[in-house]
Amino acid sequence: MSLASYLPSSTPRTSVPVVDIGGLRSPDPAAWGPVVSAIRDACLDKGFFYCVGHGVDPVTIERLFSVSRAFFALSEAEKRKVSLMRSKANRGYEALGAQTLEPGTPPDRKEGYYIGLDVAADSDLAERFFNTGPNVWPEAMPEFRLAISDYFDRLCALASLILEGLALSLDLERRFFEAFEQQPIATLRLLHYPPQPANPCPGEKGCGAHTDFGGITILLQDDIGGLQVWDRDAEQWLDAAPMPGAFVINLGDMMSRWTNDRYHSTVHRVVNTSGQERYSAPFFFSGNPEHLIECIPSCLSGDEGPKYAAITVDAHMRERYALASALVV
Ligand SMILES: O=C(O)CCC(=O)C(=O)O
Ligand SMILES: [Fe+2]
Repeated sequence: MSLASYLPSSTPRTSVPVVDIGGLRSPDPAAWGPVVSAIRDACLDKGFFYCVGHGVDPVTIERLFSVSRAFFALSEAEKRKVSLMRSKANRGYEALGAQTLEPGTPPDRKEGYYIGLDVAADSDLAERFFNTGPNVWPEAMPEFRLAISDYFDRLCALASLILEGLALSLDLERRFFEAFEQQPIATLRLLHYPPQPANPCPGEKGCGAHTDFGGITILLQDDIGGLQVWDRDAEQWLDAAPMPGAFVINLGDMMSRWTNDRYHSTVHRVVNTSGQERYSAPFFFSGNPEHLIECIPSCLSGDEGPKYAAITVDAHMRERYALASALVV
């Protein structure tokens, strides 16, 4: 069946839907159906959904927040010892205001820490591919490395399960994304948003409006709030309020490219006006750098042609990063 025959709901959603993905773990394919159609509905609409039934236990999540808070509480001098600027693979600490995700606005009011798949610096892969190389770790915090590595592995497994749901939602074989998942470019980014000052610069945000570049994003947010998703039908921002125990899943540009824009990579941003510190951790899964992103035939109807040329993951990621940095003013 062509995906074109699945129409987006005629009543656009005014909130981010909740999808319980637990059924995908059942050996009985009958249990997959409701999950798959809920994923499809969400992806045809904004490409955003809350994910519950994900199987990542609360202790693992709390440990992640705990080491993240402890890291950002270190002195600026200590944090700069693991600066991103020293890494060829985009790993380590990014200082407050170092990124501007929305062109023409003041720098984002957040600081971050980037972790990826650990690849030896002298390996051929690190030489050839984007964002590929060794992680860096704060020396004074051995528990940081343990907690983060454990969380990273669990999220790779969760990404794989969600990709299976996505494949089924596109009328593809469940393991369609298997080759894409191998040796992935995957980035876990710890984020800390200090409260916005009483008189912020005009347009200042925690994180400027943007779409994500990669395949899928699995976002963990604390209970402070501030994430907003653009509703292109109503032309207004929707709050994606924190939901205890749920991840927020969203599709990146690679997925809209892969599906000829049937599935959406939607603009979102963070505005932290709570007066409190906010912590979050987006995990960006972008897949194997050599994998080819090529229009999925079931996403074409009639004589429709692909809108985008086939491109490797590596080339797509380089292109999106270059575009984003060229736009930064
Ligand atoms: O912190 C958040 O809730 C979202 C961050 C985000 O959208 C990003 O880093 O791409
Ligand atoms: Fe994002």
